[in-house]
Amino acid sequence: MASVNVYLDKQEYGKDKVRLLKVHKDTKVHRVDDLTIRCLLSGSSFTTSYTEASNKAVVATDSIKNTCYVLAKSSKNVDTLELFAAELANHFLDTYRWVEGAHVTIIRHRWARMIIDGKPHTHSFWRDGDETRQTDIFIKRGPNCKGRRTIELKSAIAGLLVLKTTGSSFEDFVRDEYTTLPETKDRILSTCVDSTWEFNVPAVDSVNLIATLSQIPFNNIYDSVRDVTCDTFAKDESASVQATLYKMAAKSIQNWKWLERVSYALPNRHFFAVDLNYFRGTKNLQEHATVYQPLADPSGLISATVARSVGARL
Ligand SMILES: O=c1[nH]c(=O)c2[nH]c(=O)[nH]c2[nH]1
Repeated sequence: MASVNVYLDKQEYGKDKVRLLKVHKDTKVHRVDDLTIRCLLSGSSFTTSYTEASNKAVVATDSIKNTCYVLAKSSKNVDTLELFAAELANHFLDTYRWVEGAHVTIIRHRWARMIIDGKPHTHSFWRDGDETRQTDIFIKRGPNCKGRRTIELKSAIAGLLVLKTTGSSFEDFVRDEYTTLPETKDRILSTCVDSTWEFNVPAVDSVNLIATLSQIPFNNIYDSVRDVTCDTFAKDESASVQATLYKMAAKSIQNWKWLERVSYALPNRHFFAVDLNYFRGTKNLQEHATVYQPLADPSGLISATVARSVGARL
């Protein structure tokens, strides 16, 4: 059989699912950051670890995990996911001169402060939902100047489950021989929001990286995108998931000059009014609907990315 030439096309490696809880004890009112971290390294020096079984360049994934804990201890930025992710990624580039790219993803799990005897408790928390905040940063060494860094940065909300009981219609769609869905002026709208916002970050020298990124109000932007998502969802007289999605994404780009693109993936979790006519002619359809059956599968899935127009930078 003729031998076929192959080559290593892409590679990155590191540690996934590094779990850590940082407790901020700087005041009596403790705060917590419960994180899941992924740190992946790449660069041509790692090629031989795949092709020639040489581990000479390999920083053990165990050491990568240990680094997450060490930096979580020393960092002042763990409560701003984007900055902590940047510190981690840049650490690998600064420490190992052969690492060309560092890709860090952090998921933050929710812990809300307990209200006890009517007051926020100083050190007790509860999980108020599965929604997470996430960030994903890829820092690359500049091609000519090794201290230069190019940064791709995006953040996200995942798993924000929402439902409204009116203020949503779906009419005027294609009707043909495949159509069974009736038009409706009033339906339940429910979705599990995944939203991602991409930052416009200029290339920067390693020594200025954290100072430069610190100018971006990451926590305010996260709060704001979440607020815009909920506010638009609640107030919009929705003609469709598509139309409501576009309003949400456009608003956040208009609100924040650092945002380049905002994406949403919105599954349409269907609730259908149960036809109760079988029981003594009970009316429960259209304007009479109060009892609904949630449909687990299938769901619609509406996704789109809205971008800032060229020349539209504030
Ligand atoms: O908001 C909606 N968009 C659709 O494209 C669609 N399709 C469908 O069956 N229901 C809905 N709802």
